[in-house]
Amino acid sequence: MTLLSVNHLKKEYKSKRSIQKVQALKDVDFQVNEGEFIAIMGESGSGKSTLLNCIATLDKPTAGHILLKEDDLANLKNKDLAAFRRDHLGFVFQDFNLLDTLTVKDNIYLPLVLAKNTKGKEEKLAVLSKQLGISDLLDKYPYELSGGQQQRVAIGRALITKPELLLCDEPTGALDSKNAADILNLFDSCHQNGQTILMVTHSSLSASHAGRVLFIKDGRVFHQLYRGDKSEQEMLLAINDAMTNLLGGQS
Ligand SMILES: Nc1ncnc2c1ncn2[C@@H]1O[C@H](COP(=O)(O)OP(=O)(O)OP(=O)(O)O)[C@@H](O)[C@H]1O
Repeated sequence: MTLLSVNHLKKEYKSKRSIQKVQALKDVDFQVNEGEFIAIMGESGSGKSTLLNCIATLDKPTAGHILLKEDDLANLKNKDLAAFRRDHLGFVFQDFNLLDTLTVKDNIYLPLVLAKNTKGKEEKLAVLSKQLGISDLLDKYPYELSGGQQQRVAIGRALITKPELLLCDEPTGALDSKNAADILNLFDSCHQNGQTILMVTHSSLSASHAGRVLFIKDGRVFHQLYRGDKSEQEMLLAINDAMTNLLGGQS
C-alpha cells in the first residue's frame, strides 16, 4: 500500500544575487510503499535536502503535491504543521540534535510530552531502549555519550511515537565507520519490523542497506536502483556503478 506520494514536485528559490530563480526541484515524482527503506542520493546541490524538507513540511513546494496516505500536505494549515509532524513523522539528523539539558530518558520522552500522550511511556521506553542497546544510558546526559550512542538516542526519540515515516538526513555523516555500521544495522532491524524509512545520504555504503535507491539529478529522479536479491555488497557495487555512470563519479 502506498504511504507517500510525491507528485510532480517543483521548488523554486529566489536567488539573492540575481532575478533568476534557482530551480531546486523541477519535477520530482515517486511513490513509497508502506514498509519500504529508500535512500536518496545525488550530487551536492541536486535538491536532496529540499525534497526532504518539503516532505517534512518544513518547506513548501512551488508546485506539485505530497500525500501521506490521504493527507495532502498542501492542505495543512500552518498552525497544524507541528502537530502533523509530531503525529506522523520521525526525524534523524546528522548532528543528533539532542537537548543537552535533558537526560537520555527525557530526550526520548519529549515527543510524547509535547503530544500530551505520556500514557504507558515507561513500557514504550523499555522496549525501545532494549532494541537500541541504550538501556544502561537512560539517566545520562547527551554530552556524556559517544556520537554513536547519541545517534541511537536520537533514533529512540524519533521512534517513540511510532511514526508512519522515518526521515533521515545523513544519519551516519558524523560517525566513524564502526558506529555508522551499527546505526545502519539498527535501521535494518527497524525496517524488518515494518518501519518505513526515507534516508538522504552521500554514502554508497549507507544506501546499500536500502531496498531502493533514488538518484536525483537536475531536479528530477534520474534513476532508481532496486536491491531485489542483491547482497549488500552487490548493491554497493551497483550503487557505485550508477554514481560513476550517471552522476559523473561522485560518491
Ligand atoms: N533557501 C534557499 N535559497 C536559495 N537557494 C536555495 C535554498 N536552499 C537550497 N537552495 C538551492 O537549491 C539547490 C538544491 O539545494 P539542496 O540543499 O536541496 O541540495 P542537496 O542535494 O541537499 O545538497 P547537499 O548534498 O550539498 O546537501 C542548490 O542549488 C541550492 O543552492
